[in-house]
Amino acid sequence: MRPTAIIALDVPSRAEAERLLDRIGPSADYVKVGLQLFTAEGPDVVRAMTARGCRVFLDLKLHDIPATVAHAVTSAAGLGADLLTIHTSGGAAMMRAAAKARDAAGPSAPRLLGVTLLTSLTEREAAEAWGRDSVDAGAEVARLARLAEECGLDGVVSSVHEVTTVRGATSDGFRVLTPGIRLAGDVAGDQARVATPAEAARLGSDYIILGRSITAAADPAAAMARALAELNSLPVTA
Ligand SMILES: O=c1ccn([C@@H]2O[C@H](COP(=O)(O)O)[C@@H](O)[C@H]2O)c(=O)[nH]1
Repeated sequence: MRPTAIIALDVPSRAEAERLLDRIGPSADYVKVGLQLFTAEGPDVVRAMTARGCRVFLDLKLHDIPATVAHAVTSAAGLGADLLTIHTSGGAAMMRAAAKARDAAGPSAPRLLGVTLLTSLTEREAAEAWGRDSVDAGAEVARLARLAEECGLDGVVSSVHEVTTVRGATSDGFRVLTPGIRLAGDVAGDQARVATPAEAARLGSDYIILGRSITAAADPAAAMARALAELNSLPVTA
């Protein structure tokens, strides 16, 4: 299966999000609403995107005590988002409480994805933050993915470089969403672990997040077409 492409609406207002989507055109039918836009516009922006016909990935990266995260999942379930993120570093009890709240919300609740190691972190920065001598991103992400699955999450967020180890550590159907996507030649910026859309497709991401490579391009529609062409250039497998 080819990855599903999601456009990151990392913009300050709903008006700018709508303008960006108008510029990209109908291929931008799955969008990410994250901290910047959600904080500026509130839950109405999610409703506006679904009313526009877009599927929504609500990237709130919830991280709090289990009861608070569970209540937030319940609230988010009423918004019509397809995907919602929580941090795996919140621990097993928090992830289990989130999964229980998702189940209680019924079949229209969003799938829950656990953020493992942010794609902006190098292994050295992770080791420093976690007080370790060293961190092996592949082993760490695989460990967190296994824990997330045991706790009832539907998938994880990782860089493309860890997709293979996540697949080896989890069951079929467990999803992997990969940010840190760059078209060849684009600057990585604050991202440490990046890959192209073609690499994401080859290594088996389920979803890719397309951010500044598209949204900051001089011609976002052309950049989106380039990304989709890379995804579609892969041979179809059974
Ligand atoms: O580990 C993570 C988790 C989430 N993100 C989000 O993805 C996009 C990436 O944007 P770019 O402009 O392509 O860098 C952004 O919305 C992040 O919040 C991530 O990058 N890494």
